[in-house]
Amino acid sequence: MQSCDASLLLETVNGIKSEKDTTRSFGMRNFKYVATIKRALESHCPSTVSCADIVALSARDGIVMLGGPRVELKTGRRDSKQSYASDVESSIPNHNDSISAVLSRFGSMGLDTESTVALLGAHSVGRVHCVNLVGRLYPTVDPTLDPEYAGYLKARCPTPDPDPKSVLYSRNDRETPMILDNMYYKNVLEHKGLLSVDQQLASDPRTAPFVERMAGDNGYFHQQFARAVVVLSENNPLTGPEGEVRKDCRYVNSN
Ligand code: HEM
Ligand SMILES: [Ca+2]
Repeated sequence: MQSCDASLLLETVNGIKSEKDTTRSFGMRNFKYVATIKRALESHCPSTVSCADIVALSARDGIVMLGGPRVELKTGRRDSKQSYASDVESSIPNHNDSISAVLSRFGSMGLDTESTVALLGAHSVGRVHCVNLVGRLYPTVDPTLDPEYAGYLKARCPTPDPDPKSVLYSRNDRETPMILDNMYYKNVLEHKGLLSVDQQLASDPRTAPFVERMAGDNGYFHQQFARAVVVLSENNPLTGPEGEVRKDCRYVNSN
């Protein structure tokens, strides 16, 4: 599968739907910052830094800004000349996927179980929109969810069928929502995991031992997270003469 090639950033053109415009890419936002970075790069050093490297290095810097580890990443990724909308559904894990499906998808990218557990720790920051949550709240509350926490989530998401475009959401981690720390693992052990995949991580015998160790040791979590991000960032990129360096991350070059 193609990856790390900035195909996600392309717009729908001539009626050919892009990845970004699929329903599964819902929640992806703030592409305007990529455009700002690209404009600055093109004005100083044209056609040199790919959009794929911008995404990878932005992730690296975002991790540091959120209090996570410093990860050294390679550069030299090139940009795809097309978007692969149909791959999104088949390749990107869904909120209600089984943990087995998730482990096998990450496994196919060279990410072992420990790395996969560490990457999901990214759910220690950010938000989940109600549309991805209500399945665990209505018509009945998922019994694996802490009842008091379920009450809080129902207050955040009061209807079983929220408008998918509405801004109703819950924080992934109520205590340290803007810090990339091991709070996620403490939450899932207390049955306060938001997505069903989060909760399964704490109970599955393959993943639970790592969850417990990460919950108890933020340094170990950061070390495993850093190791996993390197693998993820090098998954099947375009290199050398492949692809191109886009001038505008939203469109393939015209020549
Ligand atoms: C098992 C695999 C995963 C599933 C099923 C999954 C699913 C989701 C879902 C459904 C949301 C909420 C989107 C919304 O409602 O707006 C979300 C948010 C998020 N995910 Fe994941 N995710 C997975 C793995 C990852 C990984 C590997 C990372 C990064 C290393 C990650 C980072 C994030 C972040 C940072 C947010 C918050 C985004 C925001 O605030 O808008 N997730 N995830
Ligand atoms: Ca946190």
